[in-house]
Amino acid sequence: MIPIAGTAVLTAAQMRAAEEKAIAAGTGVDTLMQRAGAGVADAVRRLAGVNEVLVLCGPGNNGGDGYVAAARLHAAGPSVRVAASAEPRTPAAIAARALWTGAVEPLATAAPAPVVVDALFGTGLSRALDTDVSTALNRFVSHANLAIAVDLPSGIATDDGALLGDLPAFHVTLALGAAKPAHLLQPSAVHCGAVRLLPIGVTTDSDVRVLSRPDLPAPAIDAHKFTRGMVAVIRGRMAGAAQLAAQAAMHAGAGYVEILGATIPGAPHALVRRRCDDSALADPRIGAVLIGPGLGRDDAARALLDQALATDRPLVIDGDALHLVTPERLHGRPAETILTPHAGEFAALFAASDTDKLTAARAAATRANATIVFKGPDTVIAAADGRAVLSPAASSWLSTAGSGDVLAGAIAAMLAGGGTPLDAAAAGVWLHGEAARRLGPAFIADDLAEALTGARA
Ligand SMILES: NC(=O)C1=CN([C@@H]2O[C@H](COP(=O)(O)OP(=O)(O)OC[C@H]3O[C@@H](n4cnc5c(N)ncnc54)[C@H](OP(=O)(O)O)[C@@H]3O)[C@@H](O)[C@H]2O)[C@H](O)CC1
Ligand SMILES: [K+]
Repeated sequence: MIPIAGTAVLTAAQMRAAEEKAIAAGTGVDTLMQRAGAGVADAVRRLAGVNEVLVLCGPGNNGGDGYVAAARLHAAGPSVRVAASAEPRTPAAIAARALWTGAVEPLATAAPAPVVVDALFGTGLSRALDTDVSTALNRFVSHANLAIAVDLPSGIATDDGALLGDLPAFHVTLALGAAKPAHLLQPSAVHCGAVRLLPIGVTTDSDVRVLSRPDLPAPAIDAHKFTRGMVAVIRGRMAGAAQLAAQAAMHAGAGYVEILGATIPGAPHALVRRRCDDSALADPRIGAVLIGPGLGRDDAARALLDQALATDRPLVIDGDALHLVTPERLHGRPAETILTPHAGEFAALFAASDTDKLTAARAAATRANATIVFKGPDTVIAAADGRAVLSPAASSWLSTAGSGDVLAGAIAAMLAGGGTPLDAAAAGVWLHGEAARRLGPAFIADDLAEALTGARA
């Protein structure tokens, strides 16, 4: 049972392909199921202690994992019962069912237990749950102190995170072989609870990974302020937003941060101010220009955006600027571009899409030839080359004014520090989430910017 941070994220089809590769290389599906069931039993034993366990088994291989786990739990001592929604149908699940020598109760009439293990459906879910199944599942989970899902909570669509039925929230989900998009995308992620990976010896390659703590070493002994990264924040109509972003960039570790535009009264002394003109924007020491926080959407804002787009410096585009630009204008930029839209800004820039967030973000990244940080409770970071990073939900207290400005500043600092746009965006998202975690409840964006220093530590 290991954390999923940094691990590969596979769709149902990719997982099946990985499984088939393992089978072709000589590891049979029964062996994989034994590994999965043994891993589940071990995890349940550790989490459930001596409490009675009820394992719910479905007709496919997810159910097969459940039978293996139940048999192993029984052999190890804790009191176990099994309830099934249907007879097993796959050869591996039929063989696993034969290992369980106790009774198999009907789902509708089985009594609840303090610990429930859901092995009804996994990556093979093909349609919405029948009402009698979802009613039973809700009944068992509501009576349990601990609800554990095998691979995925039953009723969740593996690839897009949709809820196919009225399903309860689990405390723990044990991802088999690899994390799936549904473990990270909403609305499903919130139903998974804590997600832990159970490796089953299948090789899992993917362009998509789970966000992990970035490797951000302290500056080298011979570092100076410009080698640490210089960030230029373009000031628009609302000076406070630009200042927050600039402070975030400083606290995230940039060596030199300047505001381009009119003086901001009371700004920190460390924040340098220059006029926003072409020569300031052409400064070759600039590692990232940030435009958007508090920019406004008027003609003056458009003129500033034109200036920013004309530079050959890496660019982070946030907030209002996302309403003024088009993907086509970004496509030919000579330097890296990172866009940080929330759902409304994303829809304004790329038009509403009916695909899932991961697919939408990847398509947008290709279209704009930019790295997209599609923000929200399930932030997706997508690069133009197809790679993507999925962030587990961070603190819900991040839903506060100025939070996005702080994130944009943190990302600009990471980009100026020399990371690739994907790594810089991921590092910024991680620092932002970690700063929020450290602050706890009801912080304000000013606190968040300062807390980036601690998050970096
Ligand atoms: N990937 C691996 O390396 C391994 C995965 N394991 C486990 O296997 C499952 C996936 O198993 P699979 O058999 O493909 O699928 P499921 O068990 O999730 O369910 C498929 C059966 O359920 C029926 N079904 C689907 N949706 C519904 C529904 N809403 N209501 C009722 N029945 C449903 C489906 O019937 P069809 O009519 O659609 O054919 C199937 O009968 C994975 O999640 C892991 O837990 C292996 O154990 C190890 C290797
Ligand atoms: K399940």
